[in-house]
Amino acid sequence: MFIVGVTGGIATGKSTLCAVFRENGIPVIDADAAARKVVEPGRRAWHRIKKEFGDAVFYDDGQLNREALGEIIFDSVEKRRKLNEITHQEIYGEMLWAAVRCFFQGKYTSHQFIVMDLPLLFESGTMLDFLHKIIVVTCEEDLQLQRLMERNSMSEAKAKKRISAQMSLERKCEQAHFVVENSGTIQDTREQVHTCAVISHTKDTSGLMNRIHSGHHVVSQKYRMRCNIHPPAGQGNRAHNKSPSSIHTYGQELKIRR
Ligand SMILES: CC(C)(COP(=O)(O)OP(=O)(O)OC[C@H]1O[C@@H](n2cnc3c(N)ncnc32)[C@H](O)[C@@H]1O)[C@@H](O)C(=O)NCCC(=O)NCCS
Ligand SMILES: Nc1ncnc2c1ncn2[C@@H]1O[C@H](COP(=O)(O)OP(=O)(O)OP(=O)(O)O)[C@@H](O)[C@H]1O
Repeated sequence: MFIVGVTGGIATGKSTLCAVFRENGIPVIDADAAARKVVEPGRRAWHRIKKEFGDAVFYDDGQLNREALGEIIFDSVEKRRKLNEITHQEIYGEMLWAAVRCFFQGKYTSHQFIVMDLPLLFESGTMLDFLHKIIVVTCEEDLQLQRLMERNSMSEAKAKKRISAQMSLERKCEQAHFVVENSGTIQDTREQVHTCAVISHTKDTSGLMNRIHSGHHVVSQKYRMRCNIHPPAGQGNRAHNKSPSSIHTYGQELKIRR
């Protein structure tokens, strides 16, 4: 079994993409869900948040007031760093246990891999060593802002703050094995997932392994024109140790330095 990481910017479409994997029977382990679990009343992170941020970020029944905590941490790099320090190890621990459970329950057997939805994969770096391949979901920046504002009923100023709390989409794309461009319809996005063979070869294990090892990529033409794709040299982890390869994009070939 191996793990494929899905990352991207806030509201670029990670959950939308992961829903496609789920529909195809591929287990998805979600960092945002794990993050909710580790702050349940009485958990270690819950106690530490109480100590660090006080009662103002909790409701009377002890549940975390996510909105109040969000206001604080997206306004201050230092507070955000503190919250990350409290929660991240717990979140990733929870996710790795979920992967172990998948393994022992044989849930991966027809696909050979599971997916992890990791919004802060590159910012945190913690999970890079566990990933076999990385998919970055991106979209046009104005669409990202608009989708975030609509989904969260959020003002433009707040949405911009959240976006700027993360690494730029461009830098994330530079470090991906696959880039899925989600500026079009959800159907366009689905097609890219199937093209990148992560799903279509799931039943044919050898095919999947070959495709994944040979590094076929999906990058939309629109995206390529906007962004210069040049993954960094090996960074000492499995996900980044890639051999020279090329990308086939809508009939064209794009050479990639690795
Ligand atoms: C601050 C909190 C309470 C706000 O909750 P809220 O319900 O408004 O947002 P939600 O949890 O659904 O997160 C939505 C998105 O915000 C972004 N985000 C969340 N936390 C952070 C962070 N610390 N830094 C940058 N972006 C973040 C991610 O893209 C995430 O997918 C919550 O995001 C949280 O507990 N964050 C710390 C844990 C964390 O880093 N989670 C991200 C996955 S590891
Ligand atoms: N191709 C698309 N067309 C139209 N709307 C979309 C598309 N993809 C995603 N959306 C919408 O944009 C919003 C953000 O998408 P989604 O929740 O999948 O992003 P995310 O990256 O998982 O967000 P987060 O970082 O907050 O977890 C949602 O309301 C979703 O329904």
